[in-house]
Amino acid sequence: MDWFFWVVIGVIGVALIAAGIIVAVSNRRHRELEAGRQAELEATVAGEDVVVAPAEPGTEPLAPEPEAVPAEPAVSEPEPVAVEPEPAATLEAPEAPLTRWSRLRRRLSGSNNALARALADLLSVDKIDADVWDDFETTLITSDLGVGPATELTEALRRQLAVDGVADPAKAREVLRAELLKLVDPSLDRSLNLTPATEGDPAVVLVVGVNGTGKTTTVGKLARVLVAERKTVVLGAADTFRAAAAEQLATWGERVGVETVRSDVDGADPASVAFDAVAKGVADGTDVVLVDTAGRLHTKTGLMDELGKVKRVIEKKAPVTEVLLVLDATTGQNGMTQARIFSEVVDVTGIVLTKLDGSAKGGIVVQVQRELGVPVKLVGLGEGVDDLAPFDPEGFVQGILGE
Ligand SMILES: Nc1nc2c(ncn2[C@@H]2O[C@H](COP(=O)(O)OP(=O)(O)OP(=O)(O)O)[C@@H](O)[C@H]2O)c(=O)[nH]1
Repeated sequence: MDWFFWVVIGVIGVALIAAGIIVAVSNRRHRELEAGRQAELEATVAGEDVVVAPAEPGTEPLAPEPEAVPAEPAVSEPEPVAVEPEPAATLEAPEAPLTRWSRLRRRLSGSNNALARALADLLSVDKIDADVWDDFETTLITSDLGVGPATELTEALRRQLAVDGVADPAKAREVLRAELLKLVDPSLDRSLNLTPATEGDPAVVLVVGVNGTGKTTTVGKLARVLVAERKTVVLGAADTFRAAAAEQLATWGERVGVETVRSDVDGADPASVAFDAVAKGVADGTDVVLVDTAGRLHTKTGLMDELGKVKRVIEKKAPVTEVLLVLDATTGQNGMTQARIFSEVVDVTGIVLTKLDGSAKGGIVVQVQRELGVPVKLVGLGEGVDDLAPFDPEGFVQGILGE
């Protein structure tokens, strides 16, 4: 039995050795895994986790470790779409007219303006002789002031400086400012006529001008001015020539909560749309109806027929109280030609000068008023929704002199 005892002891010994080896290997593997986890944790705390850090657009994460992706934030945060308010449901509150001009005045071309440059050139020479005065006058003419006003202004300045014997730049600037102001004429009534002939009727403003001058934009901006003054407004999209114009106008209206009367038919009769708009204004007891027109300059008779008919048909419902001619200040003498034609076709009562922000030729204000005998009432000084302001002569003169 001795041999049996030793076999049993041997088997138990081998089993114990094998178990010891297994435990040792398993402990080692466990320590390695622990060390790996610790390193990963430290890297994450130090902000080195490449999966968590925002990836450069268009580049793949360097080590996309699936288990290191943090918990889905989307689960606890609301969907962006769900919390966004409906834009169409929010009406805009337009800027009050009084604050517009002070904000927009600096957009006048200032020191780039031909008038400011002419004065600077004049004052930079040691001796002002006849040639210098000629140059001065020429620069004024190129600023779209018109020949008559340019000559008057040169003569006035020449006389004044001679009388005072002045070469003082500040004094010369003072004289130029005063003379320019006289030409711009602060005594003109620049308010819009929004008083209806019959009480209870709406005031009707007809907006005319060549395509692209900024008519539709002006009607939209003007609606905002009136809404800011707490007036009720209806828009008439009588520019039926360009299909997108009615859409553009309706968008302006929607933003300030104003209705637009338009036709669904392309090329519909503009007079009929204008009539419907004014009829709606009368029925609703609206304060002001603004009518946008097409004003194609195909032929003078064609234009006369079209605008004449629009006005006649409107007046079956309520008299037109204001006819605003929109002119693009950057078109210079072309704009003057358009102005002459329109004033022969329709009885213009006020001028809207658009794009003055992009023109170094503010002199057109003087020329157009003088030729048409009609005041500039509003100016456009940018493409922004509130970039239309009542015209202020003093501010305008200071602005174009770069003050
Ligand atoms: N910089 C500047 N751009 C303006 C101003 N007024 C209008 N515009 C721009 O001039 C362009 C033409 O404006 P519209 O209002 O479409 O011109 P429109 O006369 O109605 O043209 P039609 O609809 O084709 O008859 C648009 O891009 C306007 O944003 C302004 O005062 N300054």
